[in-house]
Amino acid sequence: MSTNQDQQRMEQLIKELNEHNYSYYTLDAPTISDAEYDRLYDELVALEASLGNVLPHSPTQRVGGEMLTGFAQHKHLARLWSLDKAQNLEQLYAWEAKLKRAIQDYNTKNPSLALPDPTYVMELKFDGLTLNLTYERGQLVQAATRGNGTIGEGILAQVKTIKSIPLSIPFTEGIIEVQGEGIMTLSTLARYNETAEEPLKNARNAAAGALRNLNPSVTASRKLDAFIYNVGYAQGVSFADHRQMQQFLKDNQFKVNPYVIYADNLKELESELSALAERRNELDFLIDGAVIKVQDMRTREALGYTDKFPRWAVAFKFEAEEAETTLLSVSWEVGRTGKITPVAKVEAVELAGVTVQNCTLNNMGDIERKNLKFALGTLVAIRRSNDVIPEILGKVDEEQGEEIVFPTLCPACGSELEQRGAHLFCNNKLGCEPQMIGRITHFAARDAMDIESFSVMTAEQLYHECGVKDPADLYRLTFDDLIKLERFGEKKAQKLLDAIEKSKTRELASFLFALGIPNTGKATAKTLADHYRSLDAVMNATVDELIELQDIGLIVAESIVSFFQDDSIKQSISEMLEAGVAPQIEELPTAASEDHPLFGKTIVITGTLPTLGRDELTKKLEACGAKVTGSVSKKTDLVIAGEKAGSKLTKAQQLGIEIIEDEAAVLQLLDSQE
Ligand SMILES: NC(=O)c1ccc[n+]([C@@H]2O[C@H](COP(=O)([O-])OP(=O)(O)OC[C@H]3O[C@@H](n4cnc5c(N)ncnc54)[C@H](O)[C@@H]3O)[C@@H](O)[C@H]2O)c1
Ligand SMILES: [Zn+2]
Repeated sequence: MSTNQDQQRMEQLIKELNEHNYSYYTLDAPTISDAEYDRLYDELVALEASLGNVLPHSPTQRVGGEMLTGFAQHKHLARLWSLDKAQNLEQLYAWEAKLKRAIQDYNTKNPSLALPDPTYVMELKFDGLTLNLTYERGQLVQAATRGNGTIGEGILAQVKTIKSIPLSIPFTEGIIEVQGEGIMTLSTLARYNETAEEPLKNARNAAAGALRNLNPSVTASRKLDAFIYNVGYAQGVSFADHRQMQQFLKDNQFKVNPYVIYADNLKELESELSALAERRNELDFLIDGAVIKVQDMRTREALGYTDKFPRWAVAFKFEAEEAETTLLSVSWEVGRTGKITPVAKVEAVELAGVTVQNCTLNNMGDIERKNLKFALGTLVAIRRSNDVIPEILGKVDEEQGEEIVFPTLCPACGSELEQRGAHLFCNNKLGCEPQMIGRITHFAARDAMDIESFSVMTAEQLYHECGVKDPADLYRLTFDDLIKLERFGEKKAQKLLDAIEKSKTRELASFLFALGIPNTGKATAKTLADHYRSLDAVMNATVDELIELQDIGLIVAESIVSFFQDDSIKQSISEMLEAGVAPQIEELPTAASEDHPLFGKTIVITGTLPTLGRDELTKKLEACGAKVTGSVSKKTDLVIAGEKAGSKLTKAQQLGIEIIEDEAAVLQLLDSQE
């Protein structure tokens, strides 16, 4: 290539990579795999080196991406960095050679302060969202994303939903900032997806998206976790080496992952690295490699940082799990909401210890973008990145195959499809089998009506044999209907009937979620139930009213209103009510245990707590047998004070009443009931 072409390619790569950074860091919705990204990135690094020219807007010169508006900005007390990377042992040793040269240079210039030969520590490289936590005199006062390394997004309320992050720590001498990774475990993701409106494909994006959601209750619903691995800024404490820093983290009750390996040289780590690569799929969280760091802190300080990463650490990235196979067919599946998704069948192939036969293709746009429109019967590359289902990367060679034909009619019911964005939809809600079966299955799911032992298979059987086409039909089933079914004995039939009967008194929030209102997940259903406290009221809510509620925007509000205007929905609901379905307003459990420490206590809540809403907290306290009152008096046993607590707090202090200002402590107290 001529220099001119190189120059053009370089600019092209910068443009592309910056777009990918935006999708990945800002939107938490990458459109290419990490390995594809890394390939482009490496190409850019090589070009910049060969041209001896680095443009100022190059992604190689900066950390992270643009920040979202809506969050307060937090200036990190010490900068946060990206990591240099090695993809194989050769690159790892090349990194070490650089490191040793830098140490030598330093020692020549500072003979009296000579640095020791490097020894290493190896940790997991968690694939989640970087968190920077600020503790002031022992209290968690801020939590932020990495952002551009200097300034991040303040996400304190979101981070406080992570139960393993301490809200206060024993170290109270000064200000510290610690870094870790917010993650979603794979088992939590799987459980979440069982009933999710929109299943999440990848735990990294699920965690990042949840933490950067303006609504902390959405974050809470994802049940995130975090591993802490670094003290970035410390006042009043210092460490000689990594071991001491780790000990400090543990002493302060941070969740430190037990996988930490100390080694005198890289050779010792070689077998660890290959063992880890083998084992990575057994972990319950995503990692994309290991991080190797120099143990000695003085060496870290002396060597410092490039524009982008520390010179004393390197990420060892695992080899991609890729394979080649033949694309056999693409089928189009209809989801509960009518969305049509392409699913690719490939010739069975081993990939990272599992046999792969199905791959995702996401949507029509994805097929076009990957140049797969004419790929049937040809060889394609597939990869298991950190996603649940492997994806097709593209064709292996230029060979033309058969065309993947985009459907115009629903593959299930034959209705005309409608294109919305990159997706196709079947609008035949009441006559399209997979949609109906999907709706019934969703209705019965655990987080919805919780009809025990109900599965997709049950829904299919009932649909075909008993004419159950709508959730309301479930409430018409009789023992005689069920006993006729294959694999149904008396016991099983009765059990299902009992479970259906029991579902009649589910709480309103679960019932609303069960209905499958578009764009309305569990959290929104709960908001509706808590606010309106009756089904009728929710059904009659107007858009203007709804958008006043926390976290309900115009799209969701309109979805809700038009859902309840639909005659078939109204019909279905009225049939259910007639059959005895009576959604409950979350009542307080009648028998609170007298052993509970809060039983019989008179409590006042003042100010705002980070995640617990006042209504919610009141309910929880009352459920423990406490009485929640509005004003502080001598009869008050306890005051729970959040931010902006005013005169009530002062009064409580004057009267010497016990005060709790820490949400974690409140939660702990509530929890002591089990
Ligand atoms: N698919 C895409 O479109 C896309 C776009 C941009 C970036 N990416 C991916 O992100 C990578 C680069 O991003 P980056 O700069 O965010 O991350 P990085 O790979 O440079 O690693 C730095 C991060 O590693 C994390 N980390 C996890 N465990 C750690 C530990 N034990 N010690 C220290 N740090 C630890 C930290 O959060 C730190 O911020 C790329 O290589 C690519 O794989 C993908
Ligand atoms: Zn259809």
